[in-house]
Amino acid sequence: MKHAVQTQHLSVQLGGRPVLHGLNLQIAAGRWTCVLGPNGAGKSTLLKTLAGLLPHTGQVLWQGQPLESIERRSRGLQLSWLGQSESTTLDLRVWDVAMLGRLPHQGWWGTPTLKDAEMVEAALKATQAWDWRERTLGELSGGERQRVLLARAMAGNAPLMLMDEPLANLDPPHQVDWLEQVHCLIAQGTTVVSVLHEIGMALHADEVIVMDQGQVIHHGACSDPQTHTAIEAVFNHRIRIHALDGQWVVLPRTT
Ligand SMILES: Nc1ncnc2c1ncn2[C@@H]1O[C@H](COP(=O)(O)OP(=O)(O)OP(=O)(O)O)[C@@H](O)[C@H]1O
Repeated sequence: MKHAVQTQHLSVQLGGRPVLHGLNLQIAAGRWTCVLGPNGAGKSTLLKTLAGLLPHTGQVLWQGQPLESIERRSRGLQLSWLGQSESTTLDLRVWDVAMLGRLPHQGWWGTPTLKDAEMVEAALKATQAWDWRERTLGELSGGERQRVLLARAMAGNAPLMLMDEPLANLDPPHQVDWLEQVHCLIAQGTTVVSVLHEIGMALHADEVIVMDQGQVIHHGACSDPQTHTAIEAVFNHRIRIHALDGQWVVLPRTT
């Protein structure tokens, strides 16, 4: 199996505290992997480190190549990024925000090409944000903004897409749209890695990485009973995973 991303003995410290502890991961190419775990488990830190955004020890490899040996522009072409609670300038027009996703495709002084405009239009239409293209981000609700940021990531059309809590603020129909968009990306050969708190949605992925306290507790298929056991355990058995209509649903376990 080809690996889009690998880590070897990956450790990260933040504010002088160890946050990730020697992770060895292999993330399959062309598949959707979800990272799950409780608050503070290190999920966002892992995703940022995979994106090359945090100093670390050990190695991150993209398609077998050490990240530090890949030059910045090439990284931009290979990676689409959707971060958590991004502080994008609220004065920017929706169209211009989505066009930022095309920056790595343009030279330093290059103006957007017809192809850039086509990709931005397709992405804004896919996330149903097209009608707001002349409005500023500040004039949108939290969920609407999230759809614009998703469009920006999709416009980049990179083979690796990392998304941190992409469903934040999205209403149920738009969460389902997102699920369908991820399936389309996978069908096109994109590798998707997402951090999700919506466990039922995460169990639609191909693989799940379960984290706790900066460690990988389990990495396995979504349908594997051991994966479900690991998820229930890291959430202190306060939830149960059940099969329903060919999907997995998560129910609270009240005392
Ligand atoms: N800038 C920072 N300085 C020091 N510690 C930090 C910093 N950012 C995060 N941490 C700590 O690192 C740990 C992992 O944080 P991280 O954001 O990766 O967790 P997470 O699993 O994504 O959590 P959540 O589900 O709450 O988003 C937490 O204990 C957090 O307090």
